[in-house]
Amino acid sequence: MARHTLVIDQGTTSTRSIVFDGAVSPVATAQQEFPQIYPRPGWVEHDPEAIWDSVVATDREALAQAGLAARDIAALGIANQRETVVIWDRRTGRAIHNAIVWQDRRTAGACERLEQLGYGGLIAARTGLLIDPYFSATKIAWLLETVDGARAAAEAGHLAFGTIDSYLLWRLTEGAVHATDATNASRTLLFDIRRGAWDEELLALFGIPAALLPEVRDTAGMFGDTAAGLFGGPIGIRGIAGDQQAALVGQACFRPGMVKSTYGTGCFALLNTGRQAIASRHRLVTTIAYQLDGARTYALEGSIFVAGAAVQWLRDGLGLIASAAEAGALAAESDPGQPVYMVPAFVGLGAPHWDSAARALLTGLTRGTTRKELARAALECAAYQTRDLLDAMQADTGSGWAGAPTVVRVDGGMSASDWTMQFLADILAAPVDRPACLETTALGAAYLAGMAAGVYPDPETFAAAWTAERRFAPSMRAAERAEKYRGWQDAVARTLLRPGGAGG
Ligand SMILES: Nc1ncnc2c1ncn2[C@@H]1O[C@H](COP(=O)(O)OP(=O)(O)O)[C@@H](O)[C@H]1O
Ligand SMILES: O=P(O)(O)OC[C@H](O)CO
Repeated sequence: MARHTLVIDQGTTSTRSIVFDGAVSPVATAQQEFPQIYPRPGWVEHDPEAIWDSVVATDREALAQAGLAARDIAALGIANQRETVVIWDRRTGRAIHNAIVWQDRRTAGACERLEQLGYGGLIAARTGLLIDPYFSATKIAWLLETVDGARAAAEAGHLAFGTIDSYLLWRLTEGAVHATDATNASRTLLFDIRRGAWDEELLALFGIPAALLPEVRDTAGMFGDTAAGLFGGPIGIRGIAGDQQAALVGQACFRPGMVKSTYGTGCFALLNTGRQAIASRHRLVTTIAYQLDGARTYALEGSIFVAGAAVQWLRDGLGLIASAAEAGALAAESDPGQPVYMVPAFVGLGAPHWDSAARALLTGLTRGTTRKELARAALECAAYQTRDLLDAMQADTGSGWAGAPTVVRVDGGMSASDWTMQFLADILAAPVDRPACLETTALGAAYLAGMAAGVYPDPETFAAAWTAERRFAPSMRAAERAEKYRGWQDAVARTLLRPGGAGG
């Protein structure tokens, strides 16, 4: 009996395909980057064909590396960059425009107008989200308004909208299935996360015809079979989740109060809140963590747009370091007497500030400042931003809540930096656990698909097998922690253009 699973981890900058064995361990990995398209400042697009080509190529390569055929694969899982919008023509399968990526800020004006018209409350109550260009709805509206003939074709039922998962599912099944899962739907600004259904009133508000939308399914379950010609035989698609939710699953954060924080280009911290969709009073978002057998588990999420990207800027923008890994060694040699801060608002600030017009700031520079202090500031700002998020989570859940987070499980490229993870534990005053398997996003998608196919164990057994490679315990004195964090808050206050912030 087939016991392996195949995962597509379709991220913002690259696509990875990974084969997992029957023990949920990765055995083969293929990765391909694809072009980032920046038509104007603040705009970010992807070519859906380039994404599709990278998916097919890496799937085939991973299968070949593992020496497996389609019949050896029990299930395929998809984890994807979220919020990114594709609209395609059902008749031809071709996208009507490049995908508009989650980072794209072109709809900031539209968001500002909705905010001023007072729709923030309605949108938060239904979707758990705030009005920000980050989410899908205003991007869909922009495409319908801008691409010639799009609105008429959408109203006639000729067009389909999807986040990347949905687009890939359509392509993998050669147009047989137009569906998504509840986690991806919960990022669109169009989905009522408590009822688990598309919201008619919001569709009307954004001017989006219901005929565009995919059917919303459980996170683990039957999504259809890949077309037989693609991989030499059909493979059942059994799991789909947004990549941050997939990482929550891969980190086995199944109980309320468990939190994971992923440090890639950006940083996304998710706190499992169980069956309760907690409305944030501190500008976090409420989102669906996963939906199994129709039952929804919720999370509070803090989304930060720049974490590892600050290190990339030191490397590629300033040429101060040769590799991302060098930053930690430099930080360790920096002068502790120089309080240099970086507020990495390169594309505005996400949670909990949501100030899309703010721009990055370096504070505390003197003639004595060297690249060592700058490297330290770039790493430290990921930790300070996480503290902002966790403080907001704690304030939202209240000290009496049984599930108050006590340990943070980390993953993503930047979590490889021991220096940064130690500083994170110090600033959070909480232990930070780094798992043995750092491919948590793919692991989560593999687990969901394999569980649905009946080849992987139940969640309790999977959670019991989760192991930390290393625990970072806080060791900084309380007074030093408080002083450093005050310095950060001061630097943020200087960066914000709209303190208390309106979205958009
Ligand atoms: N040793 C390291 N120290 C600090 N940052 C790192 C290190 N290794 C990788 N990074 C950062 O991690 C990011 C890549 O992580 P990854 O999880 O692959 O991101 P994504 O999925 O968003 O593309 C880059 O921004 C890089 O600067
Ligand atoms: O593709 P990543 O890993 O940068 O994740 C992007 C997030 O899903 C955006 O919400």
